[in-house]
Amino acid sequence: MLKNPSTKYRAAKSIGLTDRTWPNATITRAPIWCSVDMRDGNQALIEPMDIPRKLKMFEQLVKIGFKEIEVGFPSASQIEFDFLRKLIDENRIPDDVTIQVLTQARPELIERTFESLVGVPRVIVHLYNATAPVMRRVVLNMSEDEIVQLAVDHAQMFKDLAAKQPATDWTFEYSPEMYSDTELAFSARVIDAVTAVWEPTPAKKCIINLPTTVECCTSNVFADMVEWTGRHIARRDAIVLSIHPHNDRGTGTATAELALLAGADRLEGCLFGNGERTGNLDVVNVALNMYSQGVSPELDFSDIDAIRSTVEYCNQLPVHPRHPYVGDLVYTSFSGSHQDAIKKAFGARKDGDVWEMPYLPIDPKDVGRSYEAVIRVNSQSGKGGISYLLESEYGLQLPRRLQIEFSQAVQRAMDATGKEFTAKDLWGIFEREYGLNAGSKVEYQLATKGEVTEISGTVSVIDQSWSVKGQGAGPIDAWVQGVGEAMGRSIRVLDYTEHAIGQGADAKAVAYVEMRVDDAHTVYGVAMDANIVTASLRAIVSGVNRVPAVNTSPAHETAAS
Ligand SMILES: CC(=O)SCCNC(=O)CCNC(=O)[C@H](O)C(C)(C)COP(=O)(O)OP(=O)(O)OC[C@H]1O[C@@H](n2cnc3c(N)ncnc32)[C@H](O)[C@@H]1OP(=O)(O)O
Ligand SMILES: CC(C)C(=O)C(=O)O
Ligand SMILES: [Mg+2]
Repeated sequence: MLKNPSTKYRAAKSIGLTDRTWPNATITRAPIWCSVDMRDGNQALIEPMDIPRKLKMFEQLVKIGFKEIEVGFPSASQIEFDFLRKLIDENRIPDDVTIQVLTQARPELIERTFESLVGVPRVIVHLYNATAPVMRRVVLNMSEDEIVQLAVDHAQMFKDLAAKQPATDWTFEYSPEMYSDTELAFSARVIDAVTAVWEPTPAKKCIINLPTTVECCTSNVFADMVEWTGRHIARRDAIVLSIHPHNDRGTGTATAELALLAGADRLEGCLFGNGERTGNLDVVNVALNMYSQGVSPELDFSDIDAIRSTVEYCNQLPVHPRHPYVGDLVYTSFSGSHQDAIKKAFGARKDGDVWEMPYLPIDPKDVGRSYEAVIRVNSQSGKGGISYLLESEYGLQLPRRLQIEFSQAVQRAMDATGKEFTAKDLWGIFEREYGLNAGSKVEYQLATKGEVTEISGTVSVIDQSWSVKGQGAGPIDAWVQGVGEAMGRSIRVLDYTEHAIGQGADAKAVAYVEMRVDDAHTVYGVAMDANIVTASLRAIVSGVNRVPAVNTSPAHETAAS
């Protein structure tokens, strides 16, 4: 019988907000961002950062543009304390950046925290205690009244200790830990009790931070909670309403975005979502989502790979190749229909156009990526991707029917190896398929008599050569007639395209000739030469040689049929 362990869980209750406004709101500006990489991210690492790593992370966060950075939990360890002292004593905090530190609501921890902050010009000191029923009952063994008192007493302690260091510009932050699991009315009661002590004003606000310490409901329910709290807490105009999402349900980003719609002013999170368990909110994800909607996040991710490498170094954890906006594979399409659409959209795009690119939500160049990896070719790919790579890397603009023909050759090679093909691999197949290096030579002289062009010369392919004499409406027509006669083949040109590759002295012409050979095979011939006429004549030889002849020995195996 099917087991149903879900009976051991309880559904999160909807809070029954019927006049919610957030579904009609939009995000129109950046929130206040606070990085908690060096505290919440750090406390979740297998090996917490040492001082050099913390410093590197701090400098990276400043460079990105974070103005509020939670740098640690100074009472947790000597490293944490010493790092604070280093930042302060060595004047490492830029004038437009405010550092933040966290402490539990315990007297000895708060004292140590304030000790670590002596001489700091400005700081956010962040107080937390758990408020959720399970924590009250199982961990703290306290009643609701006792929890309120715990928060009030330590909020008062903050005020008293701050008053002893008047040269510092203090901002207080309070988090009802596990807000997401706490009865709304109770968390509002604790928040009001704390702000009654701190007496924030619109000119000197405090921060109230609402964490989904563990995500336990859908993001819409959390948005209702935030809207409800924003409406019901006292002194709302003196409060910066902050959100601190985790990602247990994989919905940290949605939670943050809906919370912004519901009235939140500030977001706490980590780069690429490092943090406890499944992580904190990924601030890069939310910021670049905003960016893709035409709203500046006011954070700089223009060199996202450098940021990733710093984060990987500091956290000693890898970033997944599929991670939004930063993973190695997130701007890459392997599948044929995606590649086809991307190639066409790049072709249609003009400078200054709004970004409207299928399968690419933002321009990879905006985060410092090139277009090189946008299309990669494997057995799921089609002609669009193959020709995109040959064009972007080798300048070949294959006509559509040649794209179709060549993709079949690639598919055969792919079926044999099952591996990804790079642009270089594709170029190798192209060279072989069209005999670009087969050593075919043409020599010719042209003469014009009225409307008629006469050609005479030789064709040699490996160890065979033919004398050619022909006439026609132009050099190609004359050559087709002469080569056909010399080789004993019937040749009819169906289509002809050429273009230049490269510039100046290195420029070459590439000619693509579609032809019907022996009235049985439709194939392309391709050739390159510094001289455009020679390229065309060699392209005809390339095509003929791709078709096995009955009476002449073919120069090489044909792939066309
Ligand atoms: C959701 C979050 O991310 S909150 C931030 C969590 N971050 C961290 O914990 C990282 C840094 N922490 C540390 O370095 C350590 O845990 C310290 C220094 C804070 C405390 O260490 P310890 O004193 O050894 O306590 P420890 O963390 O093991 O246990 C928690 C104790 O504090 C108690 N406690 C928890 N919150 C409170 C509170 N607000 N007031 C009083 N006691 C509390 C617990 O009940 C438990 O008490 P018990 O030992 O009597 O059972
Ligand atoms: C301390 C608080 C804000 C926290 O990290 C959490 O609840 O997740
Ligand atoms: Mg947290």
